[in-house]
Amino acid sequence: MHFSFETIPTFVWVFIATYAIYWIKKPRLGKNEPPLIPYKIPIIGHTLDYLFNAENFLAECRQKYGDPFSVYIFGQVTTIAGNEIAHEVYAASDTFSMTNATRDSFPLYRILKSIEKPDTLKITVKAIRDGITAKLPAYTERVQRTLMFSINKEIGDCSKPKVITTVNNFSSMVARSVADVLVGQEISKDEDVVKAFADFTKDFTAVLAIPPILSFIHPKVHTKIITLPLKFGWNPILKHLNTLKKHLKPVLEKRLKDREILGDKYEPPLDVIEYFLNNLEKDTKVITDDYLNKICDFIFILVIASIHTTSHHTTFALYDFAGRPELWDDLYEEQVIIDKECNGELTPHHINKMVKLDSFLRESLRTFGSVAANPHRCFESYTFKNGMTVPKGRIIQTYLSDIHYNTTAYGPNPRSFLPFHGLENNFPASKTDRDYFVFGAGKHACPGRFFAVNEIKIGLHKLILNYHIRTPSGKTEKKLNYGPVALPPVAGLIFENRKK
Ligand code: HEM
Repeated sequence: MHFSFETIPTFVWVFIATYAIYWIKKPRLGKNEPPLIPYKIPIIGHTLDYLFNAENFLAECRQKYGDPFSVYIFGQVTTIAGNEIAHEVYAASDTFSMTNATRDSFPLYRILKSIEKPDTLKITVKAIRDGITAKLPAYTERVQRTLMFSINKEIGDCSKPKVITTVNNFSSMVARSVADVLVGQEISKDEDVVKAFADFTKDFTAVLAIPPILSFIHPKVHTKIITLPLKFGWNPILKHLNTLKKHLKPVLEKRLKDREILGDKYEPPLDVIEYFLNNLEKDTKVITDDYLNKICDFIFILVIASIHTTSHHTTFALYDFAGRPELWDDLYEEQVIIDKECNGELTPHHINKMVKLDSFLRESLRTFGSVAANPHRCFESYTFKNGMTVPKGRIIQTYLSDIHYNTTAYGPNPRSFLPFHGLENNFPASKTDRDYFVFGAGKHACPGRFFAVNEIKIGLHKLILNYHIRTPSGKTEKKLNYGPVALPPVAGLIFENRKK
């Protein structure tokens, strides 16, 4: 390497800058805080352990320091709350917020402006409760039909074994039935709309592909940098927003017109856009650009909350099924009995009868493999029942492995797959409890979980009835990891028609 005296000032400046960051970011703990795990490398702290060895690293910390404890990652002290403490975080919903904690790492507000408004979350949750969950029975037939359409289109005839790649996690399959419920039957058949829904989350996360290195300085610096391309016109999401707007506008206009002409004879279609027409600026007579933008924002908030999550867990569940031949007969027999009873037309009553499938799904959700997730930010200093205090601004990560693999709830081998644990203990897949945090807990527990579980069960029922499904290795496939977060395997699944 060439060295000259001119390079000395550069070294000096780099040294001063590094020391300044070190000094500014040096953790300063208050009284009674959870113990901070000692670390060797300044600034970097535990980041590398957290990214590349989260499972073992957090398990060691938990064993030595109890629950909760704090680690130093990406320039911030982060508290890890496990089996004993996490439920307190979720119960104190006025003090801890997940929406706020994900704002910097997932800056959706830069694209969907409505997110910034204070009542957006309330409106969204109400739309799910009143517009989807309360009407779930009425959607059953449509969800079933759209899923069958997708299965025939995307998997189709497998008279010879066919490898189906799962890199997209069956997202268009899920997107088609979600689109039917959200934007109605007129436009959900359009493949451009299905594609916009299926790809929205993936394309948005492409904006976030840069690792949060700059969070070492401050999380907001990272957010500014990752959203910089949007400022210069690179917005991979815009095309999806435009697709939806183009298709949605004439449908909304026609509905307003029909209402006016038909009055009491107007038969409201069953979907979430009709819910919004009735509840967002109810007396609107014209679909202005502002109004259209607002409805599209809400629809994409629902898309981002529902499709990626549901399709990921459908994929996890299929791998769990395919890699465990010992479960095949039991689960298949249940589906055959139900199918005969309903003559291929599932009703909510028949979905309730899928008790083994529900229990299997719950187990798949419990063991999906993320070590830590669902960060919450503390709005004001908070003291847990054990006397430990976390300061305002602190991020608390939910230590899912500690909760989902606790021996008190799940016995001496909590990591083994217990397909009928839910059935034996009367814990349906959509029921939250203190040993099962896949849908969160408390006031903000996922309002879409009933819809998601229904959709996954209908999809699994149809797939198990129609195909033998196995993994290429004949065993369970290894899941992928992105830091402490688990992603479905990518080995592919082998489908073969069942003989009828
Ligand atoms: C398997 C699929 C799904 C999983 C694993 C999942 C998981 C979660 C989790 C962990 C939370 C945070 C809960 C908390 O803070 O306590 C959440 C919140 C939320 N989910 Fe889901 N979700 C799924 C499907 C859906 C669907 C289908 C929808 C919409 C139809 C949806 C809409 C929401 C909304 C709006 C929130 C925010 C609730 C609030 O903060 O009050 N989710 N979800």
